[in-house]
Amino acid sequence: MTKLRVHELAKELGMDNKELLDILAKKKVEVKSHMSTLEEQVTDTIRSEYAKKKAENTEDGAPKKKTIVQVFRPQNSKSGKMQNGNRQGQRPQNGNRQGQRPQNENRTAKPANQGQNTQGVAAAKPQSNGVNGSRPQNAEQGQRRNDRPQGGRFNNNDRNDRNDRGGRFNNNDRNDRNDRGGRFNNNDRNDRNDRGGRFNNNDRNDRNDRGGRFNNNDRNDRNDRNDRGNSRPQGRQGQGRREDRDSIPAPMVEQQKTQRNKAKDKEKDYKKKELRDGEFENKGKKGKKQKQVAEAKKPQKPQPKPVEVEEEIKQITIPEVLTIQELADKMKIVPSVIIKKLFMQGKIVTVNQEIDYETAEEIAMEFDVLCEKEVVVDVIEELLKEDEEDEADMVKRPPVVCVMGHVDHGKTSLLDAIRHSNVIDREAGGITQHIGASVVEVDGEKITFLDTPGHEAFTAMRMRGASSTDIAILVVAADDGVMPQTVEAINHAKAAGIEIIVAINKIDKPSANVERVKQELTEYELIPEDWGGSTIFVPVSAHTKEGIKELLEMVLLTAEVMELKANPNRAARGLVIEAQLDKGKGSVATVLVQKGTLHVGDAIAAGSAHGKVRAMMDDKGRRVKEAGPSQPVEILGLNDVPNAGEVFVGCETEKAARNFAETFIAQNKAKLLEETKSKMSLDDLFTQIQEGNLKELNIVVKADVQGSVEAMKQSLLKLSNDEVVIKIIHGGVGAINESDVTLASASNAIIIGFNVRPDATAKDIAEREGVDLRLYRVIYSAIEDVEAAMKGMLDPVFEEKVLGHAEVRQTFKASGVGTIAGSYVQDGIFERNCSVRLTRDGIVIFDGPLASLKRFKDDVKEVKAGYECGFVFENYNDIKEGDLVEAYKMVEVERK
Ligand SMILES: Nc1nc2c(ncn2[C@@H]2O[C@H](COP(=O)(O)OP(=O)(O)OP(=O)(O)O)[C@@H](O)[C@H]2O)c(=O)[nH]1
Repeated sequence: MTKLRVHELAKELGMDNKELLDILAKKKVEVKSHMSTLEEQVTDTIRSEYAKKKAENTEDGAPKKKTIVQVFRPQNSKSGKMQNGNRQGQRPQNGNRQGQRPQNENRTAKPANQGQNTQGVAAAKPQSNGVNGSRPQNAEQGQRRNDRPQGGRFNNNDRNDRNDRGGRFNNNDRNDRNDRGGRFNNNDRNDRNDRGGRFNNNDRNDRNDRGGRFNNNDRNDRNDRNDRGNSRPQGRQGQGRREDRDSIPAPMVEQQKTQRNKAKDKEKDYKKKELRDGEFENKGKKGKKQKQVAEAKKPQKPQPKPVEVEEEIKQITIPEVLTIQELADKMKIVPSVIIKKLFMQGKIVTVNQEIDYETAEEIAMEFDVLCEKEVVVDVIEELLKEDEEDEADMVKRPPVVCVMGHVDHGKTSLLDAIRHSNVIDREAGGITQHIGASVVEVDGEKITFLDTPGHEAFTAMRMRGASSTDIAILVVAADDGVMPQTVEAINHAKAAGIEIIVAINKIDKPSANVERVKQELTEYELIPEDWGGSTIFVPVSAHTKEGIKELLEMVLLTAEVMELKANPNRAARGLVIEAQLDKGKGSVATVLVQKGTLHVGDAIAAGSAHGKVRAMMDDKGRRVKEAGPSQPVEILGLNDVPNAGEVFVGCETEKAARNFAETFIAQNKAKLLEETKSKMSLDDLFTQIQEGNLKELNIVVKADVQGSVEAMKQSLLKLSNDEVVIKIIHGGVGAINESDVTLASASNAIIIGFNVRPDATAKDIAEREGVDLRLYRVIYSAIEDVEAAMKGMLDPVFEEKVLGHAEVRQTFKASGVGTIAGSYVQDGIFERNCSVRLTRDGIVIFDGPLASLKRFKDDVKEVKAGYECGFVFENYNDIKEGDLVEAYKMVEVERK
């Protein structure tokens, strides 16, 4: 055993160095300072004496306080060196604060005797406490404890209570240490725990023991020590609780502190535990451990974060179209990772490349991220949303009817016959081009007719959301039967859920075959009633007016069955049927009121246009003050030309109308951007690449009325094929102006004007910029021209054109040139850059370019039939006399 120093012994005995120095002085033991070493004999004597004194002291309890307070602080500092911050902090407290500690470190420890740990701790603590500063406390109880045999205690650890321990401590002197030694030898883990306790509190005296212990413990002890940290308190608590509570005021300070820090401590302890478990597994070396623990504390907080974040990005919400950068941002990764991944898959993308949802989803899946499509709220749809109306407010309204059918089957004539008016004469080219509406009265009941133009293009016109018509009259010429546009009309009507009434027209014609038409229509599920079906068929003649009345009656009957109703007493709402810009009147819009009543002076909004109804005219051109459900009226007062098919809504104030229009404009802009974006999608790009050189024909359409713009757009878009895609980059009403031309110029587009002319500036710019500007009065011509233009754009079709034939008569070899075939041109002509086909016995042995064509020594442009010449074939020298040479070239031929 090593000799103890004064301060070590003082500590062990729980007294001041000075106190011990005094004692030593009294005993005439010469020591210079608290660092002086003491003979074992002296230490033993003092120990035994002090123990006795302590025992006596505990009776009056007075010295305790002082001792404890003094002892604790040095302990703290010491333990601080040996342990990690937290533990240090706690340990010392433990000594005093037993009561609280347990809470922090180990709740299970509260009961005095708790399983093994407690036992172990009990066994160990006492020592440590005995040796260390806790002693005083123990000493307090010591009397009781003292009675108990230590050995017994150790052997029967479980039951030993704190008193025992305390006793032990009190009695402990060196033997104690010996005991400990023995204990340690016998104890395994628990001992280590105990040791830990000791270490924390120990001063040098313990080092002997510790030495042994350390040797044994080595690295493993680290963990144990940590455990010790936990277990010790248990023991201590047990030990100290009563003692402290009873007698020591000082710990109260600590207690308060502890309470304040309770939460923190708890947290720290848990963290520490976690860390320790993880860390110590990997760490073996003593020196590093403390650092590691300390370091581990820092990263501990951020540690759980990344885990959470990962979970968060497991699902992302992305829009329909986004860039690689945006996707990467959403996925919280750097875009280069995505780019790399796609590159590995053979796809070359850039950060700003836009991809569609599906592609983005595929990419995200590769990174184990789930995608969800962003729900795009259609603000306009939301604005236009309406609640169900009360049935009680509804009154009967006239049916809205449209006339559909194949070209020239007599739609206009029929409508004309119905209206008793002659519309047909007013139309350029004899084709219905405008959408209008009219109201006819039959037996006191009204029917509203929408003029649906017969041309295919017009059938594609769509209304926003709501269907404009209730009943469709399908006109089929009795002499012509079902034609492509008849089928298209049927499909349109069916898709819109419109009732179909078939009007078999031209029955006055001798070639009329009503039954054939009926028969043909059965294929499209239009079965006449007399054949057991449910479709009304009315044979009519627009010319003779035969069947017109029946047709109208059938319309009314169908309408009655449909129970068409609307509430006239509410703000008006309906559809824009047609709109145009009039020089004198400004924006003129034909609207169909569907619900409510529209009055002059009402504020309305229709798409991008808004305003106050200045004046209203009915279908006969009469001024009206109001228009109820199913009534078409022409209105003046809008600030802009709305699109045909747009919903118009009556607003309470002009401001509300303006807001509506502004919202519409804003959304449309966004939509346009989105559309433009999506066209540049990755998906598209790949398709384009796959398809080869995909070409786009950009077109700007300007027309006199919105309906024609729409018609033109639809017709032109249909011309798109695999090789050329038609893109209507702009469509509008009015004269072709400067901005149309600049737009066309910038996007390499052609301008098609329908019933409009360019203004002077536009004309100049178009000429200067070389913009192709075409003006038409008939839609057909425009479409024909575009078709032709498209043919010009299409890749030319090449055909082989045989130029002539020659026979090889002789061959020559020329160095640096190869074999020259001296030939005779039998027919046609041989041109310098033509291709040749060399045949021998009917088998083609060479097919390729003619490298050189010579007459004697000179290169010539061509050699005609009847002349001799020399051929050199490119990279081919196996030429024999008698071989036949065919000259040909590929020429571009016009597409059919
Ligand atoms: N004999 C006879 N001819 C008719 C009848 N109805 C129309 N036609 C003729 O058929 C041709 C086409 O009539 P339209 O009314 O212009 O036909 P549409 O379907 O409106 O034609 P688009 O406007 O071009 O779609 C005209 O020459 C009419 O005179 C009819 O009942 N009997």
